[in-house]
Amino acid sequence: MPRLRKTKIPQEYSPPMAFLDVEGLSVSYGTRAGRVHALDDVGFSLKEGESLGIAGESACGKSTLGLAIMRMLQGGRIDSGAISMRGESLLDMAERRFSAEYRWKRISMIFQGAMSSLDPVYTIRSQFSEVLRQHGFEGDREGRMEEAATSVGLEPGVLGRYPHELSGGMKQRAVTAMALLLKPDLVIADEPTTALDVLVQAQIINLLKRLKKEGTSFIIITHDLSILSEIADKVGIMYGGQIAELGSSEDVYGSPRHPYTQGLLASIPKLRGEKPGYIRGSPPGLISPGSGCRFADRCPDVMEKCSTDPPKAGTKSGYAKCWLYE
Ligand SMILES: Nc1ncnc2c1ncn2[C@@H]1O[C@H](COP(=O)(O)OP(=O)(O)OP(=O)(O)O)[C@@H](O)[C@H]1O
Repeated sequence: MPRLRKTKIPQEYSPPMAFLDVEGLSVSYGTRAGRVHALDDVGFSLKEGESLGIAGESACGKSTLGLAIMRMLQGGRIDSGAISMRGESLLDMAERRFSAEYRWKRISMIFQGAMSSLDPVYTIRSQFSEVLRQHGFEGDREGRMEEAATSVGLEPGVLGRYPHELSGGMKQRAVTAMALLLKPDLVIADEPTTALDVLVQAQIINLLKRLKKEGTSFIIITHDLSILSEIADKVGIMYGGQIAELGSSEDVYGSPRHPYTQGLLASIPKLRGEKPGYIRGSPPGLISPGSGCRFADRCPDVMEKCSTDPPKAGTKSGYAKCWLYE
C-alpha cells in the first residue's frame, strides 16, 4: 500500500485581511417628518490599493456612506453594522484616537461642492498649514505643501494666493491637494468632478488615476457612471439606501444584472446610435421604504415575489439584490 504523505495543516487559517470592510451598515437621520433610513444593510470589502465607485440617483445615500466612514455624520446615527480598516474596527474606536490617527491622516474626504469649502480670508498656504499643524505634522511643512500642490498639477506659487484668485478647476485641485496633504491610504471623493468643465474634469480624473497607480485607494461617489469605469476596480450601484448591485467594474459594465443597473447604463448618452433611455418614475422615500424590493414599482421585470425583500444573489464578482437571480 502506498504510504500516504502527511500534509501539513496550518494551525490556524486566517484569510487575508481586507483593507476596508463595511458590513451590514445602516444609518438613519432624525427629521420632523420621521426617521430617514439613508443606508440599509450596506456592505463591501476592498483589498489594499483597490478603488470602489459608488453610483446612483440623487438622495440614495451615497454621501451618507462616505460620511459614515469618516465618522462625520451630522444629525445621523449608525443603527447597525461595522466598518473596519486593516482589521481594526473604526466604529468602536474612541473619537480621540480616530481623530488623531485616522480622520484626514489615513482616510480623507473631498466633499461635494468642496470648492466652496475653502476659507476666502486665508491663503491656500495658511489653510494647508493649519491642516498640518492640527495633525501634529513635524516634518518640512513647506516642502509637504509644495509636494501636495504639484501632485495635483498646481504651481507652488498658488499656495500664496487667496481662493478668489483661483479658477474653479484650480480650487478643486487645491481641495484635492488638501485631502492628500497627510498622504492618506484612502480618499473618499464625493462628486469630485461635478460643476467642472470637461477639460478640468479630465485633468482631475487623470490625477486620481495617477494617485491610484501610486497605491492610494479611492471611494468615488458620483452620479456619472462614465467616470467610474476609468478609476474604479469595483462598482456599487446604490438605490434607495441599499446596494442594488456590487461587482467588478468589468462585470457591472459588461453584464449588468440588476434591472436598475441596466436602466442606469442605458441612460448614458452615446455619441452614435440609439437615443439614451431613461427610468420611469422616481426613487422611493426613505422614511418608510417598505419591505419589498425598493425598485419594484419602476422595474420592467417586476414579479409577484418582488413585494418581499430580494436576496443578494451571487454574481461572478459580487451580487445583485434581485429575485431574478435567486
Ligand atoms: N443631515 C441630514 N439630516 C436629515 N436627512 C438627511 C441628512 N443628510 C442626508 N439626509 C437624507 O438622507 C438621504 C440620503 O442622502 P445622501 O446625501 O446620502 O444622498 P446622495 O445619494 O449623496 O444624494 P446626492 O447625490 O443628491 O448628493 C436623503 O433622503 C437625504 O435627504
